[in-house]
Amino acid sequence: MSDTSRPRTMAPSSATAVRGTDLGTLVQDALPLILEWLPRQRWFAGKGRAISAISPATVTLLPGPRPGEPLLLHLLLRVEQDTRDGGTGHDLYQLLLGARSSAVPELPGAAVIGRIGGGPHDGLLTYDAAYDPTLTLRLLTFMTSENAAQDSRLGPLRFRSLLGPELSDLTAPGATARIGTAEQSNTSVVFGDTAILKLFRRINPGLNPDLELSLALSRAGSARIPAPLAWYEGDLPDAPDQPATLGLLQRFLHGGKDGWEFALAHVQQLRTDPEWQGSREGQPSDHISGNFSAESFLLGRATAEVHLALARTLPVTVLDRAEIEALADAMALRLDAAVLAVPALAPYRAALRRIFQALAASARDGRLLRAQRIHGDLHLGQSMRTARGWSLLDFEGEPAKTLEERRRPQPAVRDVAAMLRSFDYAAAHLLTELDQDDPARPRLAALAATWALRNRAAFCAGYAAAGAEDPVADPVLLHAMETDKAVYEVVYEARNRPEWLGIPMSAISRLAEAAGR
Ligand SMILES: Nc1ncnc2c1ncn2[C@@H]1O[C@H](COP(=O)(O)OP(=O)(O)O)[C@@H](O)[C@H]1O
Ligand SMILES: O=P(O)(O)O[C@H]1O[C@H](CO)[C@@H](O[C@H]2O[C@H](CO)[C@@H](O)[C@H](O)[C@H]2O)[C@H](O)[C@H]1O
Repeated sequence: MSDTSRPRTMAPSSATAVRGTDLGTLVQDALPLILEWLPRQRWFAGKGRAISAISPATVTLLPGPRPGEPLLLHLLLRVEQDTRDGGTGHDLYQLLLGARSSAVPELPGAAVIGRIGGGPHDGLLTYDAAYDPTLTLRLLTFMTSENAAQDSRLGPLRFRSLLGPELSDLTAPGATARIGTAEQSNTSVVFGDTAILKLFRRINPGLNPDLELSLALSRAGSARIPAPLAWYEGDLPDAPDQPATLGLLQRFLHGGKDGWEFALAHVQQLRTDPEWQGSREGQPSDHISGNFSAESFLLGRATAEVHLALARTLPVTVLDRAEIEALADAMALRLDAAVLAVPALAPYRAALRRIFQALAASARDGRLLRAQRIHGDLHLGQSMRTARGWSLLDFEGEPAKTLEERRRPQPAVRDVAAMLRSFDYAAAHLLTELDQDDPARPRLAALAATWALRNRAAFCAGYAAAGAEDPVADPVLLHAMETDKAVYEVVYEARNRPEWLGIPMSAISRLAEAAGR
């Protein structure tokens, strides 16, 4: 690689809390290692695009209680990359940088950033501190200290807790911390079995909807979300009046079943269904195994309760004709962008456009649409079943959208449509385990499709039973929302899990067929 094409690693700017010091040198020495490590992280959003420069936007030391303890540096990294449309842009990422000379017990390979070679820090091991309980407990101490109940600051960081001294139990001697195992857009750390801290990775200026909506729902007394306990935010050099949410601590739902895993376990039962065993031919009967409908009904009800609570506490607006047309236009534009990113969508474009045009046309008939704050990226993996019923998690919205877009009021049926897609995913996932030419495939595909239809219907019935607007009463809107989501999923899978691309593509084919491909 020539010098001009090599990514630039730049020194901390004057805006950082640690400048020109020994720690500044440490960050500078770690940057080339971070540059190698960063693109391999699941949460790095710029995969497949070259990094042209990386520099720390802020650096903050979180000091330990005793000398000689491992270093914990909070970094906001500015990563410059080419954009997909040929321009250049930058993103900010949060990294908790651990540094110590000794090995970290049980540190997985993926967490190791590298050993510094040469200079005053020669041999120092740098790593993602989210994996080191000593260091995550140290961060938690800042978040839950009594000072944080009033607001406490450390350089550009500001800590805030909602509860008082009771939170200090989380960091008492013997406290434990472990990193969450789920594949995520962010990184979570679980403390004991009491609290879970989400460390946001890609950082946008301003209040993150996950914090905003958790606080609003908690104020509204909703029991359908894990209660928020504390959070921290950071001043950004480029947007000093819009502090960014960096971490959110919530009550841990102990013993909760992840909605996706729970649904998949039921779908798996279709494999041993007597119908599937071939005892009878024809369409699947009403008595297929893997009956999850009662749970889907309850999940629909819980979703409606969350929507009703959000509408009680945050603004509700009414979309007029021009705004509904703009909604449909935005869907068509997202489709066009998706076709460029995934050309396999091209044959379906005309039919899918008709679905969005039908929404725009319905606006001309004088209809109005209620819009409110919603979850924005609802799927089974964002729901959790405990003994107390279903809870919804992660109100961050679609990571690819700007914060402004994610915070805009929208028809609540967008969340319903997204969850309907998730039932389809759970059913289709079963088929990913079979070879294309497996003779069992057609029969299992029919059972899986029936399973998806039943659970989608049960979810909508539960939603309407809670007193929210019946989602199936407006099929034009529901159809457009589901199509928009499936288009998003095609791009998401092509970028993140190409082996799953067939799942949303088969939905696209079905939706296009229904719209008269
Ligand atoms: N309050 C909680 N209690 C128990 N588990 C949780 C809680 N919040 C999140 N999780 C687990 O962590 C996973 C990822 O959380 P999520 O908020 O969706 O993060 P991300 O934004 O990274 O996708 C969830 O699917 C769930 O398994
Ligand atoms: O959970 P995230 O906020 O990271 O959301 C992203 O990742 C999801 C996958 O983990 C993705 O969801 C898609 O796959 C799910 C199965 O893994 C499925 O249940 C969803 O219906 C489907 O959309 C989500 O779209 C993406 O934003």
